[in-house]
Formats: sequence, C-alpha cells, structure tokens
Amino acid sequence: EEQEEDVLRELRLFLRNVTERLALDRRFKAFTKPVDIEEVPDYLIVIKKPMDLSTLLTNIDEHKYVTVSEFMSDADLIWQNALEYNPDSDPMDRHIRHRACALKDTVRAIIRDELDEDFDRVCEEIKESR
Ligand SMILES: O=C(C1CCC1)N1C[C@@H]2C[C@H]3C[C@@H](O)[C@@H](O)[C@]2(C1)O3
Repeated sequence: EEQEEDVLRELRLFLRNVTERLALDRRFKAFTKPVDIEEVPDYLIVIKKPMDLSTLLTNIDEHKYVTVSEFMSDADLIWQNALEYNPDSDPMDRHIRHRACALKDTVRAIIRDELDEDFDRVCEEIKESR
C-alpha cells in the first residue's frame, strides 16, 4: 500500500546517501566503477559476481533492494571480490586489501550508527509480506 512505498522510498534515499558518501572517499576510488575487463581479461573467470559502487546506485534506482540486508550482500561483494582477486604479498595487492578492509569496516560503522532498528524491521516485514 502507499505507506509501504513511502518506507521503500526512504530506504532508497538512505542507501543512495550511504553509497554516495563511500564513492566520495578517495580511499575507495578503485571501487567506484566495474573492473575493466579489457584491462583484466581473466577477472570474470575468477570473480563470479562483480560489484562496484556505481552498480549499487543503479540497483537502488531500479528498486532492487527492499531491505538494508539485501543492499549489504551486494556491498560486501565489492570488498570480498577485491580480497579474492588480489591475494598476493606484493605492495599493490596489500594496498588494495587494506582499502577493501577499510570499505568493509566503514559500511558496517555507517549502518550501525545511522540505521534505525525499527525502520529496518519495517523493511524486513515488507519483504516477508511479498
Ligand atoms: O580488483 C581490482 C580492483 C581493485 C579493487 C577492485 N582490479 C583487478 C586489477 C588488479 C589490480 C591492478 C590493476 O590491474 C587493476 O586493473 C586492478 C583492478 O587492480
């Protein structure tokens, strides 16, 4: 009903705000766009579910997420993929993994600090009802 659409509209506003703040953070520049498959031809062999911050924004606008948990599953792919594809001891890989861990911690801190538990429960109830 209308009240449910109001809730989901507020969810999209919250998720866009979080995602845009992450995309503005210079540490996360490498996560802002899909990995360039021309530049990295074996990427899709190794990584089955690519994800990046611009794709998160597109998904939000396409009403893909009804709960924060669904959004978090895709957001987690970004740093998980980076850890998986860049596992080596060389400085470049270590730099990418440091930023991947910073992304993981930053997303969780924002959600802990800014997501209202009661609002999240309402979204979960809408999801169960559909
Ligand atoms: O995993 C990533 C991104 C970094 C976080 C996501 N890439 C895979 C390639 C390996 C490494 C060096 C460059 O070859 C550059 O193309 C990539 C991009 O970084």
